[in-house]
Amino acid sequence: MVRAIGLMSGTSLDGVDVALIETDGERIAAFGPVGYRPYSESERDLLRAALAEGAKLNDRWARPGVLKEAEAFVTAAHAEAVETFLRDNSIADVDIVGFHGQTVIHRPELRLTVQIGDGPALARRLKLPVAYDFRAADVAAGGQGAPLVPIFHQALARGLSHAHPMAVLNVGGVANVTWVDGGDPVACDTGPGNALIDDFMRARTGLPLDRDGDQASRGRVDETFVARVLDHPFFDQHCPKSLDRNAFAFANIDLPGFTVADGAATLSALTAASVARVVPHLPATPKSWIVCGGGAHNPTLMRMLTERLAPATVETANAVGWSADSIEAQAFAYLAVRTLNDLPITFPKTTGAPQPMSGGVVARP
Ligand SMILES: Nc1ncnc2c1ncn2[C@@H]1O[C@H](COP(=O)(O)OP(=O)(O)OP(=O)(O)O)[C@@H](O)[C@H]1O
Ligand SMILES: CC(=O)N[C@H]1[C@@H]2OC[C@@H](O2)[C@@H](O)[C@@H]1O[C@H](C)C(=O)O
Repeated sequence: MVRAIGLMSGTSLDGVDVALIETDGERIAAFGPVGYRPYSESERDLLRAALAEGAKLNDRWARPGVLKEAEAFVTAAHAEAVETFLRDNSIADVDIVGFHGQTVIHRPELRLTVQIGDGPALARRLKLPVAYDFRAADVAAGGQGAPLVPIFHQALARGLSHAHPMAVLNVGGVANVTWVDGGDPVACDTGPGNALIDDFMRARTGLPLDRDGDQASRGRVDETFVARVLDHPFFDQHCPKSLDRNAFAFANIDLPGFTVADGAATLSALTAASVARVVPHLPATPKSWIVCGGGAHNPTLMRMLTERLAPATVETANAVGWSADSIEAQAFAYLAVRTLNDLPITFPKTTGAPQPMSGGVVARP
């Protein structure tokens, strides 16, 4: 078994998740501790500037403008996150680190996906092998390059006795689903997760999120707005499909004329409705849904998902003994070991890769 640390900095720009697992890249032998290194407001500003600059990229190796500084910051923040994690948990023996980096542009239709973060520099600083750049090979081969977590969701699901088919839903900045029925997983991004809600709250109140869905719980959903956004051709496409964080900028999510509560309720309903909208694209309707990612902490969103996915059951990852906040970091530990062992990480039905494909690059110190 390999002891692997996984690191994820997602589209929400909230911080770096850290997790340790023991695995051979197939079976999960043990879950270790988890950690988190939040970004400060000024660090988030730097990452937001990097996303704005990233949107203009057409060369995946170029680092114009603020991207050079942002990449050095991302590498340093991840190094700090691992060093603190190892110290806090008195861990000395780690075999590999899986480093996702920060996505600054994701345009698979242009065969372009860029995660900033310097894998070789992280390996040198940590004195550990680092697997990184997990999406590039898939996108170069014509795949979507996302989502990558389905093979890990499937490994997790093997430990449950839930009725199949089941679905694992990750509600991060963007949301993605893995459909599990014993055979190969089927997966895709479903639409917005928390990113639009966060952006709206920040613009209207200066707060980074609608904590516990409090505003949304008091608002009225504008179903006409939800239906209008769901008219976007993305929602008619079959799986696999993936999204850039800024894909919904067209939706005018400032929602002028909406109160804060009505806006938060409407954008939360949009997330739930876009998840329900994916069901006809899956091979069969899931009987149960397990929700992970930050959205699992939002009771209003969980209620909306339960209503819109009925009669299927909807429960949080924590409720089934997983760690809602750490699944993506655990997944990148798992993927790092698969990369090390040359096992495929993407599949025709998860990213549209032409065949099961390995991915990721290993940097040694
Ligand atoms: N208590 C809470 N109430 C409401 N929303 C919450 C709560 N806790 C977390 N969230 C939401 O979850 C977000 C963080 O989610 P997560 O950590 O899964 O994102 P991520 O790692 O950036 O995701 P991804 O890579 O999947 O896009 C926050 O920005 C916030 O919107
Ligand atoms: C390009 C990119 O970074 N995509 C993220 C994003 O955040 C959620 C969703 O969109 C998912 O497709 C992906 O992350 C997870 C970790 C994945 O690849 O499975």
